[in-house]
Amino acid sequence: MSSAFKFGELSVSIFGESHGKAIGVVIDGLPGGIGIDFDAVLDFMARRAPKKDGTSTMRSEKDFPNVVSGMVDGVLTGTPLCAVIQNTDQHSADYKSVSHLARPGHADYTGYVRYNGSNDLRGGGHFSGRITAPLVFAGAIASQILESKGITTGAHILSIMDAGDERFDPVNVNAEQLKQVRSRYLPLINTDVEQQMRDVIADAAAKLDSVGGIIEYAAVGLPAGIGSPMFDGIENRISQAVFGVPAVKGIEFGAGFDVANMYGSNNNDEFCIENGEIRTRTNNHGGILGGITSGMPIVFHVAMKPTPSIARLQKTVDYTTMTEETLGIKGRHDPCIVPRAVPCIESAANLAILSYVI
Ligand SMILES: Cc1cc2nc3c(=O)[nH]c(=O)nc-3n(C[C@H](O)[C@H](O)[C@H](O)COP(=O)(O)O)c2cc1C
Ligand SMILES: C=C(O[C@@H]1CC(C(=O)O)=C[C@@H](OP(=O)(O)O)[C@H]1O)C(=O)O
Repeated sequence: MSSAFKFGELSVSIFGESHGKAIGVVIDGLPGGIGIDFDAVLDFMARRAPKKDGTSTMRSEKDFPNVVSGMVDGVLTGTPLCAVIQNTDQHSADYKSVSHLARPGHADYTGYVRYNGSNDLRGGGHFSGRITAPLVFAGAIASQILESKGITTGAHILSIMDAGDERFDPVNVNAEQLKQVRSRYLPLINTDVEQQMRDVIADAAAKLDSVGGIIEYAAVGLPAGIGSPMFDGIENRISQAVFGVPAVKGIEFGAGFDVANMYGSNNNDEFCIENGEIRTRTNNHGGILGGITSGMPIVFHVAMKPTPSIARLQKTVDYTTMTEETLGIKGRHDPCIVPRAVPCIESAANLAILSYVI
């Protein structure tokens, strides 16, 4: 199976290419009878869609999802939900002169080998970040179903190079804060750092370069006891889904890699009783113990790499002629993927969490 996952009863399958006619998603296993706020779906998807604000690709796409099955009069039928998004602003000529030159950091070469030279190279084909538009449609639906069950999720940009936002308080992060942060583009807790982040991105773009960053996600309202040990735990499903977002290179839950340098006495989260509920005083475990929710907020960080397609000249190879070449990439690329990737990460994680609660 490629570009699809099945977690329990929930399956999500994404299709299309960046410069093809359309892209889309089929979601199966959703509960019937849930009303969907379609305007809220569009708002969620608008957070990912390209914007002409200096941080994003200049490609102009509306990302409107045409629902072709699974929803009648705004209510989920419970049978496969399919949405199709037309591609409207392809500039395939940008890729013609470089079509067999492997873009360093992109999937042209690996895709060529994997698909016997038949992969669609225009705009990165099925490997393009464009394919996250249908993922975000699915994530928007997941977000509303989670919300109806009292589970709220959100993410923000934790850092882009040395421009850093505050972290979520892993113990006390709450639904109001998550809703507030995700309503912002750029999604930040401390909006004072917005200009610094924009400057870092603009500076990289001016140098014909790109930058990556870190996204922080949190989910609140999950009761204790959801998940499984070993291979089908919450961390497993979230990681599998999150790595479906192109340009993700790392994920850490709770205190993550920092645990390697802690004593047990620092890392352990002591249990306590608050208002009759079992909680922990700290949350280095990121809300997950043994693959199962503890009832504390789920918190994780994702490392996004800098956009591979940069305008600076780079050395590469033509994999059809077996010659070394110099590559100058043209086209309309994101100088930084991170702002538009925030709703993609939310979507992937929301679907993984949803798979346990439907
Ligand atoms: C929202 C989003 C936008 C992206 N925009 C670009 C882009 O404009 N140019 C580019 O080269 N890569 C872009 N990428 C990243 C590439 O698609 C990705 O690096 C490539 O497919 C290789 O996959 P990998 O980095 O996961 O190994 C984007 C990714 C996402 C999630
Ligand atoms: C179009 C989108 O992002 C695209 C992601 C992308 C890539 O290589 O990942 C490359 C660019 O596409 P193209 O060169 O085909 O115009 C971006 O514009 C989108 O996210 O909607």
